[in-house]
Amino acid sequence: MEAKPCIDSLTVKSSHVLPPDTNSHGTLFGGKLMAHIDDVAAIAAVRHARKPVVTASTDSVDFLQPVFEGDTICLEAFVTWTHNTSMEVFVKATTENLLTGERKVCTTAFLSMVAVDETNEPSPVPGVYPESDEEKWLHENAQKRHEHRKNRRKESKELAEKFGTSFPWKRDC
Ligand SMILES: CCCCCCCCCCCCCCCC(=O)SCCNC(=O)CCNC(=O)[C@H](O)C(C)(C)COP(=O)(O)OP(=O)(O)OC[C@H]1O[C@@H](n2cnc3c(N)ncnc32)[C@H](O)[C@@H]1OP(=O)(O)O
Repeated sequence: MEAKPCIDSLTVKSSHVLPPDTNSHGTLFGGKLMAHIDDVAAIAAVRHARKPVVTASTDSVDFLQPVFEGDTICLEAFVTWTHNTSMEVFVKATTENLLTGERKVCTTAFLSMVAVDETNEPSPVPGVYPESDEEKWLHENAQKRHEHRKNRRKESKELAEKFGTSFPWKRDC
């Protein structure tokens, strides 16, 4: 499979922030922002792989700025790095007051998306190469983040094993 440039997967999504998506503070629900992040990352990953994808993990999401009702939210995503079947996708979310033009970065996130075949088994993806300085910086640091995720996944599996599947009301105190 021929490697593709990061720019080929670039995906941009802008939305108004409307009342159904805001909380009693008049700001966007964190979960709604996370859904936007997942959506735009999935589109970028499918654009790169040209295969269906699943979200394997999201690195930390810090809500740096509130996103106010009436403002807009703009998300940019592209594939920064790939391994065999997995892709790292970088997402930046910016909020903008359309009347004043004031813009603030409200969060950045890295998601790991895995391409799957018709039986939902992981399936190989093309490599990716960076061109801009920003892409190069993200690409060069990706291996370290990949190692960190591998350790985190191992710990998550250990926790899942430790806590098991028993119903909470049947747990021994
Ligand atoms: C009408 C039809 C139209 C169709 C049109 C097509 C368009 C279709 C677009 C879909 C767009 C929607 C996108 C929705 C996105 C969701 O919402 S998906 C729902 C949420 N996610 C899930 O349910 C995923 C559940 N987990 C799984 O299915 C499996 O654990 C996984 C992620 C596929 C991994 O499978 P596995 O058998 O454990 O495989 P394993 O060999 O250990 O790992 C495979 C790769 O995953 C990586 N990986 C596994 N876990 C992790 C982790 N926690 N962190 C990072 N990497 C990980 C591994 O490092 C490995 O990478 P490579 O070294 O191959 O590069």
